[in-house]
Amino acid sequence: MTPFTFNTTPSIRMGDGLLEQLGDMARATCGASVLLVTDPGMMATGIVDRALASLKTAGVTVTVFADVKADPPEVVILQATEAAKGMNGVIGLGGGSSIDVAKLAALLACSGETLADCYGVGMAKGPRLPLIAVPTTSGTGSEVTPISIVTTGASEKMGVVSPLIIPDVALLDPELTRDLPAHVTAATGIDAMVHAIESYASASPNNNPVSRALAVEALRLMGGALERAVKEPHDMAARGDMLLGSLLAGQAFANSPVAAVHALAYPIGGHFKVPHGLSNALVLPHVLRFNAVTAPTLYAELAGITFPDLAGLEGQAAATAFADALQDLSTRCGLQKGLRDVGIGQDDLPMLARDAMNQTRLLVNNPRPLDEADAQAIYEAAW
Ligand SMILES: NC(=O)c1ccc[n+]([C@@H]2O[C@H](COP(=O)([O-])OP(=O)(O)OC[C@H]3O[C@@H](n4cnc5c(N)ncnc54)[C@H](O)[C@@H]3O)[C@@H](O)[C@H]2O)c1
Ligand SMILES: [Fe+2]
Repeated sequence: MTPFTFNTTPSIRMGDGLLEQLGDMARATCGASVLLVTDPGMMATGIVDRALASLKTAGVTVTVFADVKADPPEVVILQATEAAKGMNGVIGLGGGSSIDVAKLAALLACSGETLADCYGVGMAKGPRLPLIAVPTTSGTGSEVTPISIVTTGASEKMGVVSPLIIPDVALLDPELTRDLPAHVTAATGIDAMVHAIESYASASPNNNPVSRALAVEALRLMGGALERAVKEPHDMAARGDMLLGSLLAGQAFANSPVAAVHALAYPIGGHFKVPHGLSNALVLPHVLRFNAVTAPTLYAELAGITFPDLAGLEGQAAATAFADALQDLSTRCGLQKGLRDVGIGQDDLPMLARDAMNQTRLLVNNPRPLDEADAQAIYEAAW
């Protein structure tokens, strides 16, 4: 057997209403004081108040940092790091943006490293403060990944990738996603599906059987649940399947990493402030059609698992039908269809293609080699 490594969050707890136990978990994992990292949108939901009540009951002193911005810029990480100094631990409560900021604040406040020291794979040295992640979107899987994504300068996305920033505890409470707006449910849900698809087909030398098993189960759950979660937001079975699916997809890609869909999505998010999941959705079917030339069997395996209607198809036909079905699903979930619908001009495409080439960390995992001309052609198809 080919050797592989699989790392994940050591303690995962999931259940409806589990947020009530955050205080006890924080006391056990962190200690007497914590920094709670979240964003202004979360403050308006009432979820933060419920978290604070639980922490208060457990006797944990809390400082709230609520200045996270979507696709967090470096300055937000630095502010959160200052706020975390002197605390016993950090809680990230929110979507991927809040959890990613919490991870880096826990690291930098404790280790004294600079952000610049930590960019890249395996650069962080630690130690870090104890860290709890409470996801409120069913999307990034950040609660189980060794990754934090930062927007540097005006638009570029950089990653800190290190097992050191895998949280100690992931607390998953599907009720927290009950009032997630439809467009956030749709975009973050497609992001999670992309994690599973790209992980399964990843050319990474660490593509492994544990990740593949998790990706398959993630797609089985989310293929059936995403449209229901968007259209019947209080269908808690669908919400639970999405949250579990995004967790499993996160575990999968944390160890068998994502590829060209993410590499081509990042410049869209960076330059045009398009949410991460929507950026992925816009390029997904076009990257899959490009990759299907070399990876038809892999996509064919996933087609019938994700969409039972496609179960009888094989080879190229199945791979193509898979890309089409994902595109239809995005549209039925209300996501924009083309890059032109999110304010991107055709003359912007060469710049996007150039920037995508900087994502070498991701492009090396693509099942089919992809150069700048290929990226440009994919963006043209997605326009
Ligand atoms: N760490 C990783 O492994 C990883 C993986 C993929 C993406 N990312 C990064 O994660 C970020 C995207 O995260 P995201 O897609 O979860 O979105 P997000 O964290 O940016 O949140 C999107 C919006 O949804 C709101 N929101 C979140 N939960 C809510 C709820 N329950 N009810 C109502 N509103 C709610 C937030 O206030 C925010 O306005 C990007 O920066 C992306 O690069 C990280
Ligand atoms: Fe993603």
